[in-house]
Amino acid sequence: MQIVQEQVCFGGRQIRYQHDSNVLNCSMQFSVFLPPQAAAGPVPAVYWLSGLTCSDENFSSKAGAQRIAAELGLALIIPDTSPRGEGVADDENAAYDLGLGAGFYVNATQAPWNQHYQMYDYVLNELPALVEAELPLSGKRAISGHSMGGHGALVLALRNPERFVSVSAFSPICNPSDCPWGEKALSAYLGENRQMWAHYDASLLLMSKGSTLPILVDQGEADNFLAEQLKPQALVQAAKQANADLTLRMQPGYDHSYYFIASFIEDHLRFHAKHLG
Ligand SMILES: N[C@@H](CCC(=O)N[C@@H](CSC=O)C(=O)NCC(=O)O)C(=O)O
Repeated sequence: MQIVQEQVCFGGRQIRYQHDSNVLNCSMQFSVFLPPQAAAGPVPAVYWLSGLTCSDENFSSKAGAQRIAAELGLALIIPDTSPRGEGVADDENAAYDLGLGAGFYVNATQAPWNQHYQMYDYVLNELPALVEAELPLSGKRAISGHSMGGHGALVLALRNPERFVSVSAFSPICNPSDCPWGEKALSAYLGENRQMWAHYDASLLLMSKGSTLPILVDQGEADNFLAEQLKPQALVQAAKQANADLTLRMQPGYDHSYYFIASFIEDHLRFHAKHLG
């Protein structure tokens, strides 16, 4: 992996890398924040998955996470939200909620998407293997994300509890099998068999598998997408049934934006730091 940009930030390093991804079959960029403690030895990492229309740069530049990550000695690993580049399929109308910038953290099985759209394997396997081989990381991981990325974080953690010590999300798409964003993306990437969708639906996964992972979710009450797309009550219902350790905090007045994320990212990083030890 090659450095394409680097800045000093709160005594640590904010770095943007480029690499050739075998899993996605294209060149990718991702961002990393290494706290000052990484100069002395391996540190734990929080993976951050962004939402629709984002690249790795939205969280890096808008969330204000580096100050508290530097204090807590946490690395931040921030992948892109889809494969990119020449030859990578996009929605025919360049819609914001399918194709580029909208990989939904699934392994696509349907053409033309299955050529490159394997974001689940990329985030779960290829990216951690790469950064843990090249950077001073301890291999202890937590995961978080926003909206489509909150869905991705919950799904990755619920399906792979041995890989993550904790999971959190801002305004996640909690029940993608039952909302317009999810139905559009999952039918395109996975086909019409809804049994395949259940592998990528946090509420259905929690209901069927349960979980012992600590889960923190923040949701703005003034979020325009809340009722139609996000459906946190489906996750709460599943957690109740599964007796899972979910804390959902409804935050009055907050919307879906990065101002909301910036307001509560400190709580999420402290939550993960407690579990990362
Ligand atoms: N353009 C769309 C909405 C796009 C949007 O709000 N994207 C969010 C994530 S939504 C769920 O995954 C985002 O994070 N945008 C980037 C940012 O920097 O704010 C519309 O207008 O409806």
